[in-house]
Amino acid sequence: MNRSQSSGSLRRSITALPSGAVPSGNRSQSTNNLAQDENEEYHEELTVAEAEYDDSPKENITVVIRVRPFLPRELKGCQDRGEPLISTIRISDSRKSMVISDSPDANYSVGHSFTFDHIYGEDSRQDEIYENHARGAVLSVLKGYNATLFAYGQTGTGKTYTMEGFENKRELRESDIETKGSSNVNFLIRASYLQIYKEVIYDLLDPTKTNLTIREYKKKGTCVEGLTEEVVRTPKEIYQLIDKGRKGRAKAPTKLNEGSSRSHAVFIIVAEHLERTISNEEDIDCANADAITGKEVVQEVKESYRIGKLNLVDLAGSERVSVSGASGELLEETKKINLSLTCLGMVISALTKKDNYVPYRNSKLTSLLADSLGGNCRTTMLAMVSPAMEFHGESLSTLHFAKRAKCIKNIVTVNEDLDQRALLRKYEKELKKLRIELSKKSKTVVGKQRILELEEQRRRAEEDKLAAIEALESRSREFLHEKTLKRKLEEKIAHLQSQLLVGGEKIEETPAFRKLIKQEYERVHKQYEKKLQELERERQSIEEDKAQVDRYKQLLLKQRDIMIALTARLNERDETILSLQEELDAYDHHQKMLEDALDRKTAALIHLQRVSDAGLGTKEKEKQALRKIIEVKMIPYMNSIYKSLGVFETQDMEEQAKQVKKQVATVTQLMKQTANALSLSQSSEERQDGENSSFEQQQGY
Ligand SMILES: Nc1ncnc2c1ncn2[C@@H]1O[C@H](COP(=O)(O)OP(=O)(O)OP(=O)(O)O)[C@@H](O)[C@H]1O
Repeated sequence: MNRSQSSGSLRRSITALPSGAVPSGNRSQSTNNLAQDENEEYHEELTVAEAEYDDSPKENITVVIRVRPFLPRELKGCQDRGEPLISTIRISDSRKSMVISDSPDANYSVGHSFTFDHIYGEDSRQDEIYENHARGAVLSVLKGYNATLFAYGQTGTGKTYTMEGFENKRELRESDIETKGSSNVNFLIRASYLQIYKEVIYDLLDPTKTNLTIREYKKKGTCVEGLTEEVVRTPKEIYQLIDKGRKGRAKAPTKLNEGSSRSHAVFIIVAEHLERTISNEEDIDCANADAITGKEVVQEVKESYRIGKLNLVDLAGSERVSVSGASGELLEETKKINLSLTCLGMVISALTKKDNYVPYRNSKLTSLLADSLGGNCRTTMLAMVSPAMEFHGESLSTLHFAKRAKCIKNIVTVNEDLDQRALLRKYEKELKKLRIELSKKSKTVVGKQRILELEEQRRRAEEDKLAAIEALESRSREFLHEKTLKRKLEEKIAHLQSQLLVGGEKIEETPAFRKLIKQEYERVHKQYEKKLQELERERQSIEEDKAQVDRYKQLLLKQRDIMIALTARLNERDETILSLQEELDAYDHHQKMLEDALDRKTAALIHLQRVSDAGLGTKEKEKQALRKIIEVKMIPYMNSIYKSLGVFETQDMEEQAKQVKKQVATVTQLMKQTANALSLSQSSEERQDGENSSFEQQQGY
């Protein structure tokens, strides 16, 4: 198969997802109108797909079987061996029951019968499996439920084929995606992709992230710490993630499958759903607009968060080492795959027996699937089988496994408002915080604006003051100039008076002249007095202005200093917050390191415990049984032989009997020693291939 072309069922399941980050309010009206007809058809389809799930919280795991067609390799094998091509499986017309038989003459009356939710034959199509099972799961995730689809089966039976499938190039229905939301519903979709390879979790979206740990949260269920989560808005973005992750998945050719998956892969989609209802039924957009502008929102807005998680699990297939011929690295991988599938079997068995203890933590796979098996999840198991006679044993084992899984009951509830760490909630909170910050910042900007204004006023006052001083100085200069002029004028008058003569007498000595001079002098004096008074008034007013400007300037400087001090205190507080945050991060980091170390120790302990239990289980029991036989049966038997050799008729017989008695005594002694040694000895042998044989026992090989 050309895997790079594949994107079938899994891809199709994604087309039902809504456009996460694109608020439906952004869509143009014309798009909505165009999509109207398609919507009606779509909603009809939704009802059919959703009908698969009723509303009762307790539901059994849905188990579906898919029988794949004979592969060219199997057809050729039959031909080479000269065997007729007989399918081991016969499916009833209802597609709900089946018989598997290894009768060489296709006699199904001697086979094993099974009943499941649905059985798909060799002619089944990818799209019908998607429509009947995957779509309902996807839609219920959008409503806030958890759902898991996992493919189980022997290697080469079509797990990856079904989960990835081949693409018959169906158009993506973008309209499906966008019309799912309404004006008051927001979706946020994020996706992750991981693989469990040899009991180590790898991030398929970021190859640098390896050895990730699983965390269990009481309300949220299991999560992988540090796993990359990418927010996706369109099916195309999801496909890109699938393609990116698939490239990193561990695959290798084996005898039974050219492209055998050597790891369990889990593609996780988390859909967060936020619905807003406004109490007085005002338009939500008004509330949003008010929140943005910082205006107080009067309406009561109720927000309901839901989070649904979809796990798409493609398990690695079990295989018999004797058939697959694995060796070296392949053998190591096979052992780990078989071991984790054994753990899965043990979990299913404990759940069906309603044991108090379910060993989820025995493997990474079961830890990760804890919610899906017996928890809050709508789970569908797709069990794959081959119709070939050579794999009759493996197919039968898969069907028994699937039958046990069918008995598991999950309690399915909507995850409503339970995850305070939901990304959508975080985004919404962040948005609110930013809006508040924005309004605060606007206020701070106003404050800054005020400082600038004050500064401008101060500058202007300074300029006014300088101008006033200049004016004062110029007035003073003028005044002095006038004074000098006056003095000069007086001197000139005096000089002229001394020169002039009237009628033989000096003119200044005539009474008329004196009167005139006096009058002139008084006029000029008055004029200067007036001018001087004016100048003095002007000077005083300028002095007052100058004092007023000084006071104003002092006030402005004080205000500016207060503002600067407040800003400095705010900056200090920000720095304290930053340093506290750094400390907090350092503590978080340290705590994570401690938790990781604890997890590694716990895993090592569990491993040692298993190895020790498995070793003790069989060998010790055998030794105890042997000791019992020696003590209870053989030693008393030897004693009775010894006693029966008591009396003999002839000397010869007596002699021989003595010899025999001696030998019997020696053998008895040896047996006692052996029994003692068995009871004392502790098994020191290491268990070889224990895990493998226990798996094969469990699988009924
Ligand atoms: N329904 C089917 N129709 C046609 N071919 C199929 C079908 N199912 C599986 N195949 C073919 O069978 C082969 C094995 O399939 P696939 O790799 O999906 O098996 P698998 O169960 O995932 O194996 P493994 O566990 O080794 O990874 C592939 O070549 C695939 O194309």
